Amino acid sequence: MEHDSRIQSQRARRDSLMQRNMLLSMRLNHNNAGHIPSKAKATLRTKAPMGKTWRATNSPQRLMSMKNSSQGSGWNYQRSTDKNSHDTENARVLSPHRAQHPQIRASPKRGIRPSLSPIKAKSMSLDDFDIGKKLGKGKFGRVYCVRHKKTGFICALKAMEKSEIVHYNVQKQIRREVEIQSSLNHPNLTKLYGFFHDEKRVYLVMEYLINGELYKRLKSHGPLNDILASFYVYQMADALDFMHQRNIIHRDIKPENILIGFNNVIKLTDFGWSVNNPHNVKRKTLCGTIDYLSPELICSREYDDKVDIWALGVLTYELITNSPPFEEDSDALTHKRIVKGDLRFPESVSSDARDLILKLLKHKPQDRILLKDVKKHPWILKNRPFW
Ligand SMILES: Nc1ncnc2c1ncn2[C@@H]1O[C@H](COP(=O)(O)OP(=O)(O)OP(=O)(O)O)[C@@H](O)[C@H]1O
Repeated sequence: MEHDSRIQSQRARRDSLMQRNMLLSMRLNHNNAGHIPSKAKATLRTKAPMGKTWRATNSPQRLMSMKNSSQGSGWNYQRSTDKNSHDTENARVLSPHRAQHPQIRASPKRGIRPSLSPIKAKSMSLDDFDIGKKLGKGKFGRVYCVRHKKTGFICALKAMEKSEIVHYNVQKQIRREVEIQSSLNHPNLTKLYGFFHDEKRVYLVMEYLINGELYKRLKSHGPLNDILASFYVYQMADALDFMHQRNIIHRDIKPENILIGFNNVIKLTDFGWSVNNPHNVKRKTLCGTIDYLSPELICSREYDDKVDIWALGVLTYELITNSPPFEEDSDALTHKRIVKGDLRFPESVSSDARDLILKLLKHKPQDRILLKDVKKHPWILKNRPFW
């Protein structure tokens, strides 16, 4: 219990910047701090939000037009025609069977191409699932392990309260999460099979990852040895390479957003801050998590997909030492160390791991190692036979 609450308070420090800004902007705009969840309040008390305030432009009605977002785009969803389904107004969900039929559905050249052709697209409602144990709680709802009654397929169901989504003005993020996550098919990216909604909630039907969050594993078991860490880094490099080739930047890599499945297969999740950048324009939105921010993000310079490569460097360091490299008591000190490139290694870090981290954490984005070269780095190649 005590262990869990310690993890929770450590996590709060690492909330994504836009989550913090979102909460602050809500407080300023609505003068309504009473509605801020206690965990978020703690974050606001201890941490001054930085950078631009995130402003949501979506109206509450827009949330429900999320269901129309794919219309005319070639997305192969079906509208629910089940008149007996009382709790589902509208459902368009990809069949979980798609998991067994991997298809690459995004164009490397032109970003997301939402010409999805699921093997079996079908309407769904909550009635289609047996609800199992609660897997966790997020900002806007809960995640359950569920079983699709008809097929026996086990998946994770994220149930988000519509009132919370509207209250926090995060329609845009949820919509982006749905669009990007369902368009990507890679063994190290958590699959989103589809979504539906009823009067009160929006439900995301996702691939179930049996061993939960990498962050919790690190906090309960301590740092990873080089064999396991290199396996994880390889998988993340491959997933990011896949996303970047499709012009998608994740922008919030951290152990909290990585889930562990069978045989130490890990999957990146939480695409709420991802962006599809088909014309490779430089981005300016400040987002990410304090410890994982690159110098160009901190200095509010334009940036590109190299911010994910920096974050992979921070992740590699955290996996083998159990702390991010620039962690300090205050955000200002952390920022200072990031910008100065003040990187220190404990004795325990092997020279090969050190070499890779130094190549990932290059100050200038263009000097950072390419993801394809990460996969061939000596640290990876030496450990690979033991995976
Ligand atoms: N696909 C999944 N398979 C297994 N467990 C999951 C899955 N998705 C989420 N979980 C568990 O549920 C918890 C809550 O997930 P959720 O994504 O709602 O919260 P979160 O990570 O705080 O994200 P957000 O910041 O978007 O609310 C996670 O910490 C994880 O343990």
